[in-house]
Amino acid sequence: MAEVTEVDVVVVGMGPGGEDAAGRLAEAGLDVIGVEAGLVGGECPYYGCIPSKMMIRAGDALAEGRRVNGLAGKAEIRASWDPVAARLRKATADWDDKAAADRFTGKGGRLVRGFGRVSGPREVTVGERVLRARRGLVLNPGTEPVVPPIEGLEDTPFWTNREAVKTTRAPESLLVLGGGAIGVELAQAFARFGSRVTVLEGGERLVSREEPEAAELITKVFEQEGIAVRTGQKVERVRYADGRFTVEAGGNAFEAERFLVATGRKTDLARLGVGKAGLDESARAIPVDGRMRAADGVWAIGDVTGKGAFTHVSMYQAGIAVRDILGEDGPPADYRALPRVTFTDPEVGAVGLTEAQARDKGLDVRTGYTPLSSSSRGWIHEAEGFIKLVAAGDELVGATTAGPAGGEVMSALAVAVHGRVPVSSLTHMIYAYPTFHRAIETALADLGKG
Ligand SMILES: Cc1cc2nc3c(=O)[nH]c(=O)nc-3n(C[C@H](O)[C@H](O)[C@H](O)COP(=O)(O)OP(=O)(O)OC[C@H]3O[C@@H](n4cnc5c(N)ncnc54)[C@H](O)[C@@H]3O)c2cc1C
Ligand SMILES: NC(=O)c1ccc[n+]([C@@H]2O[C@H](COP(=O)([O-])OP(=O)(O)OC[C@H]3O[C@@H](n4cnc5c(N)ncnc54)[C@H](O)[C@@H]3O)[C@@H](O)[C@H]2O)c1
Repeated sequence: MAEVTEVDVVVVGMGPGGEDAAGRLAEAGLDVIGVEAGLVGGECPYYGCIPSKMMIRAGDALAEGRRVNGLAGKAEIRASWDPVAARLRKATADWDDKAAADRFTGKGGRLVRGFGRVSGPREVTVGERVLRARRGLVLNPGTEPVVPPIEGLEDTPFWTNREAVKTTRAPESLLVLGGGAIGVELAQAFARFGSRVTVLEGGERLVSREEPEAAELITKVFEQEGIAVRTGQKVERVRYADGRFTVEAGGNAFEAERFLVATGRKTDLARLGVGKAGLDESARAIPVDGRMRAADGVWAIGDVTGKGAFTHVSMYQAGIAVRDILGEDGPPADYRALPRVTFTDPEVGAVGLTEAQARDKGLDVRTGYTPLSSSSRGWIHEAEGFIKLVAAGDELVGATTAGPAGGEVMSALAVAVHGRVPVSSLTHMIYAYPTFHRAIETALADLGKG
């Protein structure tokens, strides 16, 4: 006989959003079970944001050190991956989630380890255990790396982000398949530690979700740093022999010690069993309304909702779902000012719509653009980058800020998009001199010409 446990809420998947929602609901006095098949905290702290940004921080320190030459004297930099690997091991507690699990149970929640399958409208089964939720289920299963069906690939020891962040040394050479956020961030981080890196992108450009100017900039900087970028690549075959990968694409053969596959993410809704809750198991995402409701007594949050695979989206949605479950008021989800940052150097911050997305929506679009080099701070820093604004009427609907601390510069424009600050008002603001964000004023002047 299966063991049946009744609670208020069952949270399936304890990624950033799930962990946050489960903890907050437990703190509010609800009887909550969190179900986790892997590590409490999900991809972000163990295999995603945090480890990758620690690698990038270390690589950036090397690059900044090398900039001493020509700016401030002579620096000889000897890169070593050892401190990076040690810091990563420490940050992840050697990929152990005890602290996160204790944090959750300390809030009054109960943790059930194992893979949860939805087995009824408000029911989840984990192994032999049936969990019934009076108020409902919160689904936060996240995503897994996509592994494209390329001949030979499955039989090789290729990396996804999960193996890449666990490496104890930077490989001598690295092929990166996919020039999206993961591909470009990790490509540059490893290259700065001396790996000879080639990025193979299937599409026409890198970071295709962002403005084409961002792709041009990253490609140019990568080539300056010795990272080869090959776009329009269709990989036909992968082989691994004598410690080396050979990747065949369009008549060329690329060779390297390591092969990182970073070609997007997927979620398996059939395995999760969402059909039992009345949801489409063949879909790529779980559609949700503004309160994160997917069906009666079912909320979904995080990557699985398809609203942006970012930790801040997962956490934002968790807050909304928690409010709805607790019967509290609050505004519905609004992704108009969705911010994102690609942590390359130069860093690419972006908010809202790209120019192409705004045009696709039929908006009457104007754009403003300025290279960072024409600003005083950009010139002082010899910085690569730009600011691009996308406006419709007297409202900014999107912006991209590429350059040193591009993600931080973006925050000013995120406030403008979120708060619908009129362009005419932004134009008459005082921008501190000489800052990177002062280039916003120049981009606004360019917008005014359009
Ligand atoms: C290399 C990399 C770098 C990234 N960098 C950034 C960044 O800088 N900034 C940013 O905002 N985002 C970044 N992301 C994205 C970010 O990691 C995700 O958006 C974030 O983790 C939110 O995902 P989630 O809440 O949907 O769940 P996830 O983090 O994917 O967690 C889902 C959890 O659910 C568990 N699970 C799944 N199914 C079940 C089941 N049926 N039963 C029990 N448990 C289950 C999984 O084991 C997992 O622990 C990065 C991702 C990667 C891979
Ligand atoms: N800084 C950040 O916030 C950050 C960093 C990393 C990841 N993430 C999140 O994680 C998600 C997943 O990242 P990702 O980089 O894996 O996915 P992605 O969808 O951003 O990029 C995947 C890239 O791989 C290419 N591709 C797909 N199949 C291919 C093939 N067979 N051959 C060659 N190229 C192929 C695509 O054209 C695309 O450019 C991102 O979309 C983002 O939401 C965020």
